[in-house]
Amino acid sequence: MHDSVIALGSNIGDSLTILEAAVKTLHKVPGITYKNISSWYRTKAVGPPQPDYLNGCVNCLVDIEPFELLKILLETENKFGRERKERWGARTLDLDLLLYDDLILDSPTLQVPHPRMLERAFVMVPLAEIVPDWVEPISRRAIKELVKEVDCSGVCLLTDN
Ligand SMILES: Nc1ncnc2c1ncn2[C@@H]1O[C@H](COP(=O)(O)OP(=O)(O)OP(=O)(O)O)[C@@H](O)[C@H]1O
Ligand SMILES: Nc1nc2c(c(=O)[nH]1)N=C(CO)CN2
Repeated sequence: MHDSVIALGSNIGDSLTILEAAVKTLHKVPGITYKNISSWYRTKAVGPPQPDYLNGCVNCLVDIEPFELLKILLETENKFGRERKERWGARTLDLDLLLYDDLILDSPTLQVPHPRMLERAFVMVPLAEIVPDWVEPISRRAIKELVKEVDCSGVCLLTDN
């Protein structure tokens, strides 16, 4: 079994319903067992002008290798009507593999830890909520320390979770 964290985001459609359905869909995949799910956060969009996002993440035990897990995440995005248009553009569902044990992987189709996670408050805030003591393997620093270095002003807890 491998310990992993998957990030979820949505800013098109009924994002809360989409994210909760995506969490249920992943939960049903054989080989994925949930340990903890973060709260949902309303977050200012990073990238081109677009609506605010809802973001969160899940920590799970997986009996699935990283490339197979990526395939499952991409298939799940497609199932929820994800269309690939501009980079960092609006989307119904975005699923990213953030962390997978202490794996460091840099391949053309998969980088772990997710290469932009440390600079993204919309990732680091929910991540710090559920795995504060996880040591990010490149910096070798705990998530609860790394989150202090990002500007979290655009990230707001969704109160009606
Ligand atoms: N850790 C990862 N998790 C998810 N996708 C990844 C990861 N590393 C590399 N990728 C690759 O990124 C590709 C493009 O992903 P996507 O279209 O969601 O990018 P984006 O969300 O616009 O930008 P960003 O990657 O900065 O979040 C995927 O097809 C996948 O092959
Ligand atoms: N707040 C926020 N901004 C984003 C997000 C996201 O999930 N949340 N995802 C993006 C593409 O990966 C680009 N910008």
